[in-house]
Amino acid sequence: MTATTGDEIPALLVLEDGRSFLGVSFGAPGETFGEAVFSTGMTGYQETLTDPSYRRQVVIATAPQIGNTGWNDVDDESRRIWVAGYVVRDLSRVRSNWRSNRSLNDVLRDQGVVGIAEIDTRALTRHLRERGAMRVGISTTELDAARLLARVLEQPAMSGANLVGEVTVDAAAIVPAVGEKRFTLAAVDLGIKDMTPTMLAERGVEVHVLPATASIDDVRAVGADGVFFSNGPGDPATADGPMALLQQVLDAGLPYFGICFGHQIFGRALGFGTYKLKYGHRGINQPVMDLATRKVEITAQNHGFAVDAPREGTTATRWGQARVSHVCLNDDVVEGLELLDADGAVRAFSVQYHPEAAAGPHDSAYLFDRFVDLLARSKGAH
Ligand SMILES: NC(=O)CC[C@H](N)C(=O)O
Repeated sequence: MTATTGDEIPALLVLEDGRSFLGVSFGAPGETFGEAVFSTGMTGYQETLTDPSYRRQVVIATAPQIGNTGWNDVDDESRRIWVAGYVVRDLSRVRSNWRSNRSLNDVLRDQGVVGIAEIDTRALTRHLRERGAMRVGISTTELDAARLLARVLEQPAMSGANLVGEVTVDAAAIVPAVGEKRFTLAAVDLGIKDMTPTMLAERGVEVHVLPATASIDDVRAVGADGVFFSNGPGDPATADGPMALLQQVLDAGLPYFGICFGHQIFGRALGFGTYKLKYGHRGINQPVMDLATRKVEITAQNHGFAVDAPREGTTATRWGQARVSHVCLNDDVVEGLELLDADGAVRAFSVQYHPEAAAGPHDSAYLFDRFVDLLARSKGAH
């Protein structure tokens, strides 16, 4: 039994390989399509659903009960919910949290987001783990699996999807520094999560969030001491505009920090390729090793693509030597990159995971301190 309000409406989920699951509608009734991906986070569904990186993805929660803490006014990571659909096993009948003022069900319904509950999410996740992420459809209006499957097969794949334009801001916005302003940063919004400017502002950085179409002149116009590229949806191989901008940023000698999509674009700018993972990394307990210190950090992650770069040694680029700085201990996927100057100091870096960790562990918050140190070094040198 699930906590739908009112009468239960049947809903059907069909994967592109024909496997189907019958469940119960929650949130908005209707029909939706996207890439089926699973997230293993036990907490943080509000932050997950409002993360723009999930554009065109149907998220499956492996945690068996979802909705317990309701919805609140402070944890959204952006202006709306972005997931194309939400799949849960047991939608909590009761919400209980001192900050909660709405239910998950109500917010999904109000924002027109299709959810399906009463799904055997363990079987579904194991299927995706074996076969890989794939397209999916969920419907309350088409309960014939063969007919819904035909519609699923008409949908575009995530490989080759260029989605940044669908999530970026239209106009620049400023997040003021908390306390004394030490630095000015141009943060290119490829699907930015609010916690990132917050973490930077807390360190004395005034963050100018710029649209994804920003030029090097826009970066210069804000008087940026450094540049940041955010996380974001879609295939990094399509992000040619941001990559060209990043190459100009590196030509200008500005410090750079990239997270997730911003890491993949950094990889491309340095001359590495990107590729699609079988089913990606999504959750808040992914182990990563910092290769320089051999320290392990438990990280929040959400990525379906990765950078293909050698795990050992350095690679020559036109700006200096580049190297892999972090790897995932589950599967050896590249999780961080560094670009060194002639003295061997890091002049630009990126991570594939989420040091802003909303939700998630705070092991990686030191990366924001590292970036602020880099801004200080660079500013001192000029
Ligand atoms: N969170 C992100 O920035 C995700 C980056 C990219 N869309 C991926 O799936 O790999």
